[in-house]
Amino acid sequence: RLWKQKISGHPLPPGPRGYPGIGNLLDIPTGRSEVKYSELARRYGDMVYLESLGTKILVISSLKRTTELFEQKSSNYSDRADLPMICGQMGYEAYMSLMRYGSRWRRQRRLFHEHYNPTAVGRLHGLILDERRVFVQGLLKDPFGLMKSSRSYFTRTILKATYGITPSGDDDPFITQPIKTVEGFARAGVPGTFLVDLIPALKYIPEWVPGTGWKKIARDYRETAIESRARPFNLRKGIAPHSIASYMISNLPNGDDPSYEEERLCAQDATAIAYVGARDRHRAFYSNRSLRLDPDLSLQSLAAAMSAILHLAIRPGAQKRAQEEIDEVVGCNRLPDFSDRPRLVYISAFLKEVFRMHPSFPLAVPHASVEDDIHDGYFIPNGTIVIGNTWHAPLMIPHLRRHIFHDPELYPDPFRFNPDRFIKDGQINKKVVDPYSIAFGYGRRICPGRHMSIDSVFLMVASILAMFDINAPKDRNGNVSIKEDYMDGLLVQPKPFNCRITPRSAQHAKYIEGLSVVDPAALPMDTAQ
Ligand code: HEM
Repeated sequence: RLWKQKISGHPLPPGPRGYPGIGNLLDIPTGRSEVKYSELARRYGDMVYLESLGTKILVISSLKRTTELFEQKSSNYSDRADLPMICGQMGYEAYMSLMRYGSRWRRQRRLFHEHYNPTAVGRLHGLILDERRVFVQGLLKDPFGLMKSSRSYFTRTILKATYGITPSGDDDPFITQPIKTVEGFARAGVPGTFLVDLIPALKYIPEWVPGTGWKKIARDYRETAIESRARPFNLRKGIAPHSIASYMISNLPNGDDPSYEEERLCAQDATAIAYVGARDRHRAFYSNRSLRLDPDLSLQSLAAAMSAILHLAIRPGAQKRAQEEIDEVVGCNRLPDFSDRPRLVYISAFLKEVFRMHPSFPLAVPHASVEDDIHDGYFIPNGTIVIGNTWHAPLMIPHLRRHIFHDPELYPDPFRFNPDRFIKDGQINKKVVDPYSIAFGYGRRICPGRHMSIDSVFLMVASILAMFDINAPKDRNGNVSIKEDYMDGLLVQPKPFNCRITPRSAQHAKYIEGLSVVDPAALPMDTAQ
């Protein structure tokens, strides 16, 4: 690589010098990566280069750089890193989020997009509305069960949309198998956790050789992942077409067509990533080895929704204003639906502000470069892992988290929680950079599930506001005793908090009780088998 760089006549981007033999090993963070990368950016600029034991990392820390590399040069910066353990050994390269940039990824992404683009998600609205009814009824029965009801809402929505399956409970293999697969992402996604990542030739050693316990681990995850991809998909064969999987199956070529097997696998894996993709497999990519997977908060949409509820709980003024808006737009005798959204301006702005203040993925998901590049006078070798530090801001104040979302040029007075920054003349101000265009990643790899996520989070939060009060616990002096407190980790999520969800009035409670849950897509698991 050195000679290539020399021939290019351009230096590598700036970065710490490193040590002989290990390079920048000690500069690559093992925790709070976004903050440490921000510190490096403060010293070296918005492109920082690190290299250790053959791993090349470029950290980019401004909207200008993410636009230049991930969007303007997207054909070069849309690959993923080569991870021998999780991909080669565990077979996770079948999941789009880990797939190398190429024709297979393109086909799977196209197929996924066909079913999760804004229009297609619009067709899923009926299903989301049905699940929302189940959700508000659950909350009415259990005022402290916000987390349980919300988790069930997001899980059931995605499972039913994708497979037409209603899980029978938390122990249902449709729930547990994907969780185990996500655990595999967290365990093996960090390059270097397993020696085979550093010495790929180890993959040729047979499993019976002592000291190759990692091969058994890999096999275990591989088998579970294969089962969790194939099982729900195969169940849809020949069954009523109320799901994306059954629709895809009905569009497959005939079994004797030479392309059948490839098309079938593409459809099977595109549906599998919808479910696994909705969970937090992203944290796997960072250099943080002390991660514990919380099956509740590993649902990304759930983490975002909890963040919104926390902000409403600790800001009674904002809650009141949002409820007044609902009453004015929706009235007091029905639940909001998607057609109300354009007029629920404050609630929409509130959700944008939550995503801005606390993006779920402070470092998005790293991309990788395909070819050598010269950018702004610097040489960037092929195979470089490129991390967009959504967190970074030009001025780093110790103990305060700063990132693109806290850039005062994009969002004046960035540390103030202020949904009104997105409102002008009673409408969403299109001139302010939309946090949804950053919080879901970059360029060609931008999260393809974002429309589903934004819609289901919106409906859930608007429905709570319409029917319930969110009561935060208070201390002896009557002050709210929960705080805007977030877990350290790479999926940014609020620390668990208590709040009591009570109907706004007896009339609201009666309305919820009277809701009928029409659910044509529901197919209980035992019926399906
Ligand atoms: C609040 C919720 C969510 C957030 C914040 C989020 C965020 C992200 C981010 C940051 C990426 C990486 C983009 C990049 O590489 O630049 C991503 C990728 C992805 N997301 Fe999401 N996501 C969410 C929900 C979902 C849901 C509900 C689904 C499925 C229906 C989903 C499916 C995917 C898939 C398949 C990818 C991989 C795309 C690729 O590599 O081409 N996500 N998401």
